[in-house]
Amino acid sequence: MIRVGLTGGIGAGKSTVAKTFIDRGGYHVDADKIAREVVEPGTPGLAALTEAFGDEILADDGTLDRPALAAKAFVDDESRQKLNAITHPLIGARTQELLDAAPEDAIIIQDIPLLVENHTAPFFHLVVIVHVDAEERVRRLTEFRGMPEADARARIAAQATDEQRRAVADVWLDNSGTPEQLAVAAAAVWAERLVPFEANIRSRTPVRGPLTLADADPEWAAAGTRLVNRLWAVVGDKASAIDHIGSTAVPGLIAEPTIDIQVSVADLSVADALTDTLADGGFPRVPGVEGDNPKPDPATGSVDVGLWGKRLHASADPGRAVNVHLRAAGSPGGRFAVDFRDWLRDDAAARDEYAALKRQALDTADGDADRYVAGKEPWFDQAYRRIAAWKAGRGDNR
Ligand SMILES: CC(C)(COP(=O)(O)OP(=O)(O)OC[C@H]1O[C@@H](n2cnc3c(N)ncnc32)[C@H](O)[C@@H]1O)[C@@H](O)C(=O)NCCC(=O)NCCS
Ligand SMILES: Nc1ncnc2c1ncn2[C@@H]1O[C@H](COP(=O)(O)OP(=O)(O)OP(=O)(O)O)[C@@H](O)[C@H]1O
Repeated sequence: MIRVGLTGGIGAGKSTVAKTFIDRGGYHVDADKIAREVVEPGTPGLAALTEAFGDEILADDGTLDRPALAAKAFVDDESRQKLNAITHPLIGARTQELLDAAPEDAIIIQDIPLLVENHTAPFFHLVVIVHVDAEERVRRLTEFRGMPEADARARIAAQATDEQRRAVADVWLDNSGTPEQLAVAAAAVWAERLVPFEANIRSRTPVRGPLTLADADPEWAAAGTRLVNRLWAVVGDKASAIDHIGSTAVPGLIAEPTIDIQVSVADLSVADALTDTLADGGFPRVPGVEGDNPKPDPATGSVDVGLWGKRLHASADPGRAVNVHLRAAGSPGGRFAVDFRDWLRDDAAARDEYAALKRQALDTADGDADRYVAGKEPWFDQAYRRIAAWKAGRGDNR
């Protein structure tokens, strides 16, 4: 089972994308439709709305006069918040009932206009955003749907900005072309991403990223933030910290195009107890990884293998490679991951050295991931000591 959040500003074209997914077997949970159900005649929802906005929002036959309510509700923040406070809890409860009824292997498409506004993006395995510039949306809404321009603009003003939507988008679908072009793009997302992602979650199959080096991509930081937020939603208070680590967290550094995230837990028994929770959340365990390469304590020279344990999970999403390292908070391996990132962010010469090492290790690894890692190891041992000195120089004695 996978939950996909589908959203976009009013008039962006969500309906076209939802239809493409549903025609292919998606399990549709449509927030706009639920929003209509919970205010049908005779419902507590409609009673609460008339209490709040007056009988003028009712049509002669006792149904909700939607344009009349829209005219009252979208005039100012206070009125809109009154509308939301009545409708959103009812929509939430009905949504949960529909989710509970979904089959084991469902690809659930939650079509939610206010997904970004309500800060729910981290609770989905994947967020798909449909986008068109606001002016074009106003044109389509007024021309094809007959919506008054002032109403279209008032709703747009009450919704998230494009930038806020971009920040949470795992998939960004541009609808500035024809509806047919949008449907083709959505069909590709369905076949190439949603279907295999769902199957991988059910079969507990982690996706391993390619062994290549890519130029630094400014998008990695945003992806890191999205993944950190999503992992907080998955593991909740079982983690004490969640950090974007590794080369993709260092601006300007070449990297394997796999985002590394560290989840700090009290100890590895907590990590083991999270195995299924993480798998259901889209991050199945990578079997056979029990620890990092242990390094000698810089002060004493002794090696304590027990301190270097970890569990590795990876994303089941075929569209984005992610490693999730679970380490004990405060363990040497856990601290090193964060210190190494911060040292590289701080020291341009170290960054260059590391980039050169990566290129060389990749050249000699001959496509073998273990050889690639082993090729970097001696430099890492040395870096571990250098970082201790770098931290001491900054007065950091952790
Ligand atoms: C005020 C109502 C009756 C107007 O009905 P109308 O038929 O004109 O619009 P409809 O419900 O089809 O919504 C169309 C679009 O308007 C925008 N919109 C609707 N409600 C809101 C809101 N509270 N805030 C911002 N935008 C909204 C969304 O983009 C939505 O897709 C209706 O929108 C409503 O009951 N809204 C409150 C419930 C809600 O928040 N629904 C949307 C997300 S769950
Ligand atoms: N690519 C396109 N070119 C021209 N018109 C389009 C295109 N995509 C959608 N439209 C039209 O624009 C209007 C808004 O599209 P649609 O209803 O799919 O948006 P939506 O995101 O589902 O809207 P809402 O937020 O109201 O649910 C509709 O009249 C639709 O027919």
